[in-house]
Amino acid sequence: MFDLTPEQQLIRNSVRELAQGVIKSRAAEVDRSEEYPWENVQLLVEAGLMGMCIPKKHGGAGASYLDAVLVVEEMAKACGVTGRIVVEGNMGAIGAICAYGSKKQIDRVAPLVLAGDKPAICITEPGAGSAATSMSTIAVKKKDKYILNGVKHWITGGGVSRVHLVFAQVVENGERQGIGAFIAVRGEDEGMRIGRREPAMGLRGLPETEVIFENMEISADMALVPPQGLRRGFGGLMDAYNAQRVGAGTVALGVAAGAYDTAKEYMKTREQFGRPIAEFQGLQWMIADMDVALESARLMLWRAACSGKNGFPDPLLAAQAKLLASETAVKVTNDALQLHGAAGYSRDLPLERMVRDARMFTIGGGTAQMLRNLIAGHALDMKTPQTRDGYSRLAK
Ligand SMILES: CC(C)(COP(=O)(O)OP(=O)(O)OC[C@H]1O[C@@H](n2cnc3c(N)ncnc32)[C@H](O)[C@@H]1OP(=O)(O)O)[C@@H](O)C(=O)NCCC(=O)NCCSC(=O)CCS(=O)O
Ligand SMILES: Cc1cc2nc3c(=O)[nH]c(=O)nc-3n(C[C@H](O)[C@H](O)[C@H](O)COP(=O)(O)OP(=O)(O)OC[C@H]3O[C@@H](n4cnc5c(N)ncnc54)[C@H](O)[C@@H]3O)c2cc1C
Repeated sequence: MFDLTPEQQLIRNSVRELAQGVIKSRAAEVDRSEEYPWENVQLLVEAGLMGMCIPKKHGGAGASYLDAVLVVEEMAKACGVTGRIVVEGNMGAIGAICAYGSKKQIDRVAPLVLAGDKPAICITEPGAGSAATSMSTIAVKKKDKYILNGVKHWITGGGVSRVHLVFAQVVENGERQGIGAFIAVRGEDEGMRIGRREPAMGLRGLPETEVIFENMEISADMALVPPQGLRRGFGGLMDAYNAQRVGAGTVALGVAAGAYDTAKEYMKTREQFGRPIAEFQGLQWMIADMDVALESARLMLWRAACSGKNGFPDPLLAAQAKLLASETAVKVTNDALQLHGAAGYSRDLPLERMVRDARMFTIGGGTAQMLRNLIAGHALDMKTPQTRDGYSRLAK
């Protein structure tokens, strides 16, 4: 079903070499120090992997999401943090800006990303996580500016990212228009403050922080409105976000595939009862199940990456793929640790890090439950409103 082109095989092989070399050698230290891996970012820039999906006319390589997914998996096998940087350097915010943005917007953002900036996407708020459309961050239009106020949290890259795509309720002439997004650059736009850093379980080289907007003035020409207009602004922005769902699922896959590879090697060398533990059938069957689960997740992610219209993955296929990949990653990393016995539980080996790194993907980017809600809606061919009065409103 998926024959990679010779170019794609080349991308995969060259990225594998980089990832299995210096990137892998730094992964434990990135986790231990909890510092953003700027040296890795420099290598990504030199290899043309930041902004590879930016169209050629804007300085990128015009690569497809499948190309990016191949890169993300290889990076995440070695270092989940670096895998996530490739995702945000190509999908999510930058994808939305390249698709819906004006020349002025793209010209402002693309050079930053190509030079190594990982944009931050600012959707979640303390009171609006899964219920993202209930966000209270507000952008009030005043002449040729919007004034933004609100608090976002769990923003990946808070304090290291320069480009921010901030989702907000738009108010014009005193009336709510819908949800739009605003391009803000840390260091250029005043009124943005980085708040508390979360003491996160995994992927510790990436800061997850609050980002606070206090009367931040954004020029009206930095408002990003999908072609459907503000009334359908959120849906249009989510269309673009589906690419990042595929990317996040691929990081989960990569982390799990890295744990799986590590476990296979270990089983051949670790001996108990006078023979390599790889000879025990119970463990062989674990390996077989891990193998099938990873391959299934990979196929669904590749299919989702190639799907869709308007250049973005299909929402259903993206949700299905991320759900499968994230839950597979939780199980496979745990099983890989189990196959190492106590050695897997030690911080000397990468297994415990991989278990921690895989854990976020059933939460970030839409929880497994919210993805199931979306999938169920498609399966049943009906709306699945989540508010208490949702179905009675539909009935009216
Ligand atoms: C969508 C939800 C926020 C639920 O909200 P609502 O019940 O209020 O909204 P809906 O009526 O379901 O949807 C509103 C509107 O948006 C369209 N929509 C929804 N999901 C998608 C999608 N995936 N792709 C395209 N369009 C979508 C929907 O059709 C409606 O359109 P119309 O207005 O009717 O035309 C909730 O289900 C949800 O998704 N919550 C999760 C929020 C989320 O994913 N947050 C991610 C934050 S960023 C992050 O976590 C980064 C981590 S990472 O690893 O990268
Ligand atoms: C590591 C990490 C990185 C992140 N990066 C970003 C980022 O860069 N930008 C950003 O905007 N956000 C980011 N997030 C936030 C992420 O998108 C949210 O955590 C996620 O959308 C869930 O919101 P919540 O944490 O508030 O959980 P809640 O919405 O409070 O959910 C709590 C529990 O209730 C369940 N639940 C809620 N509603 C329903 C329902 N209707 N049906 C069934 N179950 C339901 C959830 O599935 C979950 O199990 C990140 C999160 C993590 C962990």
